[in-house]
Amino acid sequence: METQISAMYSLKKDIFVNDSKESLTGRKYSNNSSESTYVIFSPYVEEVGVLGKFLKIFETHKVNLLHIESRASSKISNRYEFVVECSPGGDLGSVIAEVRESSEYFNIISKNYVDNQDTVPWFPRRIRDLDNFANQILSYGDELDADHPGFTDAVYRKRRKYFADIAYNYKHGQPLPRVEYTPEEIDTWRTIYRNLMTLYPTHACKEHNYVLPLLVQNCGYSEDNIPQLEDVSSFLKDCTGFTLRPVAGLLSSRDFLAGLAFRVFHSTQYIRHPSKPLYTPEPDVCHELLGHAPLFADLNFAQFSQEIGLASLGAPDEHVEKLATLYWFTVEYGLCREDGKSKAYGAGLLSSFGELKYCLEGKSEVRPFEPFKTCLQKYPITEYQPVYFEAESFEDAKEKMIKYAQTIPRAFGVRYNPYTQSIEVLDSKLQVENLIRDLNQETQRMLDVFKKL
Ligand SMILES: C[C@H](O)[C@H](O)[C@H]1CNc2nc(N)[nH]c(=O)c2N1
Ligand SMILES: N[C@@H](Cc1ccccc1)C(=O)O
Ligand SMILES: [Fe+2]
Repeated sequence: METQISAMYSLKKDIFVNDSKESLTGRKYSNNSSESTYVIFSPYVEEVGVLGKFLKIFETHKVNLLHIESRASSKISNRYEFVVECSPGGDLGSVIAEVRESSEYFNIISKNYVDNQDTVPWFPRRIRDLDNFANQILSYGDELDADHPGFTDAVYRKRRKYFADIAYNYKHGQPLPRVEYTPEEIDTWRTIYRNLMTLYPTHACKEHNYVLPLLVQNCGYSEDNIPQLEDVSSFLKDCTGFTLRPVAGLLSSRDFLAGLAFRVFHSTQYIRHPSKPLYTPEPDVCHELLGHAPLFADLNFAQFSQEIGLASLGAPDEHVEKLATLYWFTVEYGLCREDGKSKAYGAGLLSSFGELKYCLEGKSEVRPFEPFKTCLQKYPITEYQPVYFEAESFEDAKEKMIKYAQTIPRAFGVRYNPYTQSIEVLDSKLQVENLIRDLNQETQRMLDVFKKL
């Protein structure tokens, strides 16, 4: 047994746990902006034409500019700040030194942060920045590995390409393209749907069982219909603000987790190969819609997921890897305690008839969910899990996760602002003061409401 497990761990497909530098730069669909450096600064003196003077510095040192943006400073009142996106090349070091000297504050953000110790890794700030991920996928839709069940099936591969292209061209704000599934695809869905429905009452957690009938009523879930991502996305938006985005292939852990910070879930739209309906080694539409979707409608679970996402933004690589591991043992493969029994809430379990049965049969090891320990556990991607982690409740898992996240070293705090759908980087007193004032007002309003109830 032991040798078998270690063999599983060395599987080449540990693409999921792999956030290596190579995958960030060596990928096929990368574009130039992923190598950009962003310089953010607020000049000491704000006279007319000050931006021009600063831009001169870039020109002198032969640094090419891709994009310039001016905005209100959130750190100092009545001040502006500038964001300058620079392409690689030129003497950026000298630019940085000079700009820093005449700026009240100054930050460098780089996607190519690996050899840049004191820069913050780039992360999406606005929800539309997620459009950048489309050209940073680790494998495109029709590039199947040799051991994939659809590897030798030309028709299946062509179909995968069709789905990959939809996702590749998708932009934030567009409706999610509707797809007409073939009778064969619907057959695969039916097999999975029927089988899983027999297991859910006894094997799935109560939150999952609570939401599923709502999806039947509102989103066209049935054994004869593969629901459309657009319908599921609008339903989730009404419940918890979560939305779906189509994705063409696997994203790096860093990118995938960043989506969760915006309550955005990257979802595949193709269906698994018909030869192996009850377990597949990669996410597919059954996994997303039967496994993930129901739980994103749950408030505590949605918050828990977003918490992992927020913690990952700008975190060092080794910490992103640990967060990916925590995501794996909760959102994908988590068990929870319910009236003295174990139930499944992980989506990888709830979409695999084979593993859902297996995980509660007592043949595998179950340990309590303790983020500081769980984050170190190695895991196979393409086989049943040898060990599962059990939480006492979503609430409890969330509390533990927040405590864990606080230990990740990062010079700033982050917060998602749902009004502007953007991430606020909190590193000044003014920002926090404004937030506390908002909170104060909100507390007052809630107290007033409370008295009326
Ligand atoms: C965060 C963690 O690494 C997780 O396994 C991610 C990786 N990248 C992914 N990319 C896509 N498209 N879908 C997924 O479910 C995941 N899972
Ligand atoms: N094994 C899952 C799919 C999956 C693969 C890998 C990661 C997560 C989910 C299923 O059969 O439905
Ligand atoms: Fe998943």
